[in-house]
Amino acid sequence: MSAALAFDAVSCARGGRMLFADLSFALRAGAAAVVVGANGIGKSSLVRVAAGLLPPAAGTVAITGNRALLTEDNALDPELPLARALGFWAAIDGRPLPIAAALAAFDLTALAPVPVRLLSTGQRKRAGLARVAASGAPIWLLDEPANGLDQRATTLLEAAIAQHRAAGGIALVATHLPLALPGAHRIVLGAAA
Ligand SMILES: Nc1ncnc2c1ncn2[C@@H]1O[C@H](COP(=O)(O)OP(=O)(O)OP(=O)(O)O)[C@@H](O)[C@H]1O
Repeated sequence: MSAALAFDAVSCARGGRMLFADLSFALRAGAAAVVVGANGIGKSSLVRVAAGLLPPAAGTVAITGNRALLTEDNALDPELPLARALGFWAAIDGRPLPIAAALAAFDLTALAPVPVRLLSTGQRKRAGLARVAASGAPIWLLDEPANGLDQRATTLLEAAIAQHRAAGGIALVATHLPLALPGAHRIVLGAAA
């Protein structure tokens, strides 16, 4: 069954404040959406709603397919060498892809034996992206994936998302940095209706 992610009239409230209301969009296999808006407007919250970590105040979220989530925390064991830290998740994920390919996609092959705690900020972000890529999940939920990346790594990220979409994957990307995501839906939070 092909992947799908749809919000239908979704509202999200946090700390007693409505962040966004009546948000609807539908992403089918191969589609992407970029979520933009000012600091504190609700981009991360929208991604958390899509991940099922935050219940919507109203509306429904429909999901077909597994999800992989990237947040500021890359969820990798800091003490393990990178390849083994990724292998831990691959053992849990239902249909993981080869770790070597995920490492290569983010130019991390040479860092495979290095403990995660020794990685730089950008390398850690790339490691989190490699975890998402290795998960085999068709739905990627990426919260600020370009933070800390240099231009070359940003290009690798754009290429990885394009390849994922070409294979029938979906990407929902919250970002305040520009990313080339051809044909992506644009979800602008805080914009006047
Ligand atoms: N656990 C929480 N309880 C109450 N309010 C929260 C909680 N988490 C976030 N908020 C509030 O919800 C609002 C939206 O936060 P969110 O992290 O979704 O914004 P954002 O658009 O991703 O911001 P940024 O661009 O700074 O990352 C903020 O005002 C924040 O203070």
